[in-house]
Amino acid sequence: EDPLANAESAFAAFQDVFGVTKGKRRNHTKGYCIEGEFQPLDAAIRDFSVSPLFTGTSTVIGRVSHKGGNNEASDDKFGHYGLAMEITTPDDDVHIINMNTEHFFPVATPEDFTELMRAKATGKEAVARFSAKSPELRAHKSYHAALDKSLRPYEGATYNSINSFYLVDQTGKKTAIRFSFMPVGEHEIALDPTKDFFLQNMLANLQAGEVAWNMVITIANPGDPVNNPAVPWKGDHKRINAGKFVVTSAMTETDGRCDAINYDPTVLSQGFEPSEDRMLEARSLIYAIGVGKRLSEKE
Ligand code: HEM
Repeated sequence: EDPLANAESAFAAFQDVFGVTKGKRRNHTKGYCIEGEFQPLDAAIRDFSVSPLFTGTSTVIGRVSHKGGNNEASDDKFGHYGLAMEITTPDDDVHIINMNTEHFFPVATPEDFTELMRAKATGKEAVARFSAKSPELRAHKSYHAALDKSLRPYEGATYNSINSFYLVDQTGKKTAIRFSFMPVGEHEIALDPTKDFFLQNMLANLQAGEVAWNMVITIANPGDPVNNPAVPWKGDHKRINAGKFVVTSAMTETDGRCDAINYDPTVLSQGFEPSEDRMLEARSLIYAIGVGKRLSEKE
């Protein structure tokens, strides 16, 4: 199937599974805007990449969200989240980062993902049939079921790139990476949990101190799968604490500037390149369909 037809089909399946909240994202529907700065940390990363992210302070318009298409998702129950950032570097290069709190993807290819979403739209038995032939989905399910399910706020969660990217140095040499944004300090539940308390909780944590994440970059070992987001990289790796995203303010989507942004993970600054992971192209196509649809639904 061609990539665009697959993207259309995946998008349609999302709408069948989650329904449509007019004018809103079809996945990661509930969320709010955050703004702040991205600051370079360990200069060791500059041996691998010429990205302006690692030489000066950049500005960020970000969005935190609940995974899934439910605009009424509960803040007071454990869930998986997303963290998206549009980073503008000092030389006006734009770099998008878009992650979630899962550790790896449930399937290996965009076509498998569309098939899984279609099965979810069809019903439990269709999902069971898909699962029976998908060792990746079964591994994903059992791994994530075993994770700690205690409630944590957006600012207390670790977000992962899932897909692989390349760093590019000044000679053009490419190094495969994955990365995570890990919370700096303890950001816990500061208020009595209610269905919609996450924005207030972050504002309370901002007032009490710093809300920030470190960008920890994992350098691939030889043989690590770059093109398959369903396979975690195992064993010891070189990790570089390359930068820090410091949040300075948080606000609703209505008050903020994140709502119209297309967080397309293939929009990268100089010094980065997308990997051969085909999920990246699929995400780029699907998010373009999404932003067009939801913006056209606004008055
Ligand atoms: C082929 C696989 C995927 C599909 C089909 C898909 C689908 C979607 C769709 C339809 C949206 C809404 C876009 C919009 O209306 O603007 C979305 C948003 C999002 N996706 Fe994906 N996604 C995929 C993979 C991933 C992966 C691997 C991650 C994390 C690493 C991820 C993280 C997010 C986040 C955080 C958002 C919300 C961004 C924001 O706040 O605007 N997605 N996705």
